[in-house]
Amino acid sequence: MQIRFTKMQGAGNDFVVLDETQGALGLTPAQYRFLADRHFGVGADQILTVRPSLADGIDFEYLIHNADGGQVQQCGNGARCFARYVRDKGLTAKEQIRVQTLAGVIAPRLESDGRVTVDMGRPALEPARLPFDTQGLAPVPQGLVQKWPLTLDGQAPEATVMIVAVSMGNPHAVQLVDDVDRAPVALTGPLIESHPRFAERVNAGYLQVQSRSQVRLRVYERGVGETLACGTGACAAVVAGIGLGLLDARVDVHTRGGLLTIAWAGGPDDPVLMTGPASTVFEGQIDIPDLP
Ligand SMILES: N[C@H](CCC[C@H](N)C(=O)O)C(=O)O
Repeated sequence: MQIRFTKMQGAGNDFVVLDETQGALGLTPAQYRFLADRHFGVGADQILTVRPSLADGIDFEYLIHNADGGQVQQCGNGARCFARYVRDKGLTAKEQIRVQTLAGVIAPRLESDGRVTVDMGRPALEPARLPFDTQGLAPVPQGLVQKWPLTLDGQAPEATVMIVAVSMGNPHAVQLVDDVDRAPVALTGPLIESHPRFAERVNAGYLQVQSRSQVRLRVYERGVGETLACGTGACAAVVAGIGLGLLDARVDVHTRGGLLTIAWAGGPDDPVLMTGPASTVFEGQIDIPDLP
């Protein structure tokens, strides 16, 4: 089956965007994996699908598949690219749209400076108390270490990592690190991603607080691996930092792929607002093999 696609990226998190406004393509998980494959397919962290919505007050539906072919609830960098795509393709003339995802409705808005701001909805903290006290820190048990026959730089890795579990519709486990460049992301990311504490697996965030308004972040993404940026990961990290009393209500998140700005007033009913870049890289078409 030959299909047309648009390759996009937001802060280096990259996507294949598919247009299903004229009808569903009916792709299988294996075909999503093929599209995401950087050697045999197009190559992307996620596949984003644009669908029309029949619901009142909702402009589009937004489907998200990770590179491993699994469908997930939310993708923040993808939401900005989604808004850029539907505007550039003439599918809407609106500056602000409302988009249905598995995690609920989000509202991306195109800014005059070319960036996109998305109301990502309310965060959920485990336990769902705001602002959470140290009980909000959930130690990932000793078992994490026993899986490692390796040592890092000659030292045994941390016996446990103290994480803060935050949901942006998709699950995140955020930990504080002194230096993101030295964080053992490749070593502990996969272990946290598949830790039994998270029934649906989890995105693992490594947060370095530089000041009350400036942080650095790396994320080992569920179903992908480390990406250059993670929008929902940036939201989750800022929510965790504010909840721990370390950050103000508006934070610049420096990722390896670029800058995201996150704002959250700190209340349980306050939405998290994310602002960042979104651009088209190229258009193309590709023959997708029949893969069950
Ligand atoms: N890997 C994530 C989905 C994509 C999130 C990320 N690309 C973003 O920008 O939010 C998950 O499995 O929940």
